[in-house]
Amino acid sequence: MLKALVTDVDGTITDSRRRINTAAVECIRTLVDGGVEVVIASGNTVCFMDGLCKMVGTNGTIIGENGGVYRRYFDGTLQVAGDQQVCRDAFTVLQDHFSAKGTGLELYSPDYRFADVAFARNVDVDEVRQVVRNHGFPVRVLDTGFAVHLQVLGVNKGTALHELAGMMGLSPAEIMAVGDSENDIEMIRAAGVGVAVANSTGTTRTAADYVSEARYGDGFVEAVKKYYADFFSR
Ligand SMILES: O=C(O)COP(=O)(O)O
Ligand SMILES: [Mg+2]
Repeated sequence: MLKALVTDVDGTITDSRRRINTAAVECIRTLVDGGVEVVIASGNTVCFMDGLCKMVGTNGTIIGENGGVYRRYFDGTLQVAGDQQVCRDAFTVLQDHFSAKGTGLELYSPDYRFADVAFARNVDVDEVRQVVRNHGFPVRVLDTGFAVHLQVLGVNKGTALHELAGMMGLSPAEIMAVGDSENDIEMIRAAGVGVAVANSTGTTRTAADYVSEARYGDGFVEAVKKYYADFFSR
């Protein structure tokens, strides 16, 4: 029996251009109105996610910054995992590396992040990984398809899901997780039912129990409908 749903945002309840899928919003509201807690889990910032939760209609339980922050309810205490300074140090080295080649790196919402560093995908991510590795930073480079993120090793949406499940009084086995990208792999593995939408990258698909036939938000709706009875068989 499933008691909660954790969903990624970009690429999972949106289209490829980040426009929200309205059927996915309706689907989330149906779950919420039926008493299922829906957790929004993203690489995005807390303030972005607060607005999203308000307008979609969830209770504000979130995983943000790829697991770097998490919180139960809107008024819960924000938990910050990881070490943003290490990510910032790695970013400084990357900035020097790419500016020597004439390419600037564009930070995404640096003033609103507590745990990770995010920047635009205008550079080769494999090269980013190599530079980080060569300097020995304990940092993971994540390509979400929408941004590149630097996150300290051992912190991810899966670790945050374990923590939140404890706060919710649930076992991860009672949770369904849906995602599309490499930043979702750990939470898809941690959940009782892990779903990858059809547009997911290869490693994310491999981690999933179910891969939807439809892409993006339509795939999210398809997957929730497939497991609908498991949510409401209480
Ligand atoms: O912030 C990103 O880069 C992508 O966010 P997501 O985790 O909601 O897909
Ligand atoms: Mg995504």
